[in-house]
Amino acid sequence: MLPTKDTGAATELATLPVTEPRNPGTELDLGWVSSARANRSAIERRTASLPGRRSVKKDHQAAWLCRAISCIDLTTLGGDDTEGRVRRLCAKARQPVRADLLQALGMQGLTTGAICVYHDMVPAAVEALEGSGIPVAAVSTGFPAGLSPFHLRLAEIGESVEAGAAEIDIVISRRHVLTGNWQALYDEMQAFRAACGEAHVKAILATGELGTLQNVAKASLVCMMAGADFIKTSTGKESINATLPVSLVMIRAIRDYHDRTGYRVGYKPAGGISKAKDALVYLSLIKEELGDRWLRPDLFRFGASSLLGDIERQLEHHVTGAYSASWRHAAG
Ligand SMILES: O=C[C@H](O)COP(=O)(O)O
Repeated sequence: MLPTKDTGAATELATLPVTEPRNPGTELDLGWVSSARANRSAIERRTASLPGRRSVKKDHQAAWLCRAISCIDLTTLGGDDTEGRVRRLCAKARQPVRADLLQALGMQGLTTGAICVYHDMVPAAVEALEGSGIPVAAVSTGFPAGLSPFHLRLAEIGESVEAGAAEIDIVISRRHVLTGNWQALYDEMQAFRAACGEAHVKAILATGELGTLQNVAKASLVCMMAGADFIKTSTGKESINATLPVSLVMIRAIRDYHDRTGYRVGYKPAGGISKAKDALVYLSLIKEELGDRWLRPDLFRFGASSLLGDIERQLEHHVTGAYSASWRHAAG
């Protein structure tokens, strides 16, 4: 559970320097992969208890909601995206909450963790965010299905990096997981990581298409062994996107990887997270399973297109006592 008193952890902003060494990956350890287990009933029991528990209130809740904002990859991934829409979203990333509310909360300078767009929108986003320090993430490698020719998937990464994307969200080939071809998954992920160069790489597992939680655990490990900086649940386009059981499995794989290698890999639940109260549940899960170090934008992100709007409504209510209509928070 999140602390009901704000110990300062929640209000500290995302401006701290990132000192975490990048995960260089390891050899593919098939013994480790085959030993990965996921007990669905135990996992579901654990996660079912989370939303009902007493949540943080008032000032502490506002502080944790601001923390959640600092960890949002504010996303637009529509076929109808335009540069104008991306510029509006970037303005929202720079100032995610009304200035008077931020001032009342003592949170001036708060920004989202990143902006996440398709490749074609990267130049507009980079330009709109210039000087802000907010990174642009590009979805890549034939997102969302990941079924374009392999050389084109690698070229796509290179072009997005060239255009200024500092983070690349790749999609894995689900068939490698479904057929248990861990070597192929490892090789693919390693090639994607190499193509990213200095840009950080998030591996989207598309967990809703992997069949079992055990497959999710194994795919998480293989992607980390191949050098993923983050593992991410979903594209937002699968019929099942981020869930708490899948999150628990991935978070525990991250913990296991850290215990064995000393490297911290980030976690990004994405798709369908649109309510402030759900964001708080995710933050508590991270805190309980991985600890405070992971509650910073260099190790935790929400992939979300509409979560910010609900958080802003809650913060407005906290400061003014009144709720605004949701249409007033259309961007994000
Ligand atoms: O990676 C981010 C997701 O595509 C966003 O999904 P969402 O629109 O359900 O929030």
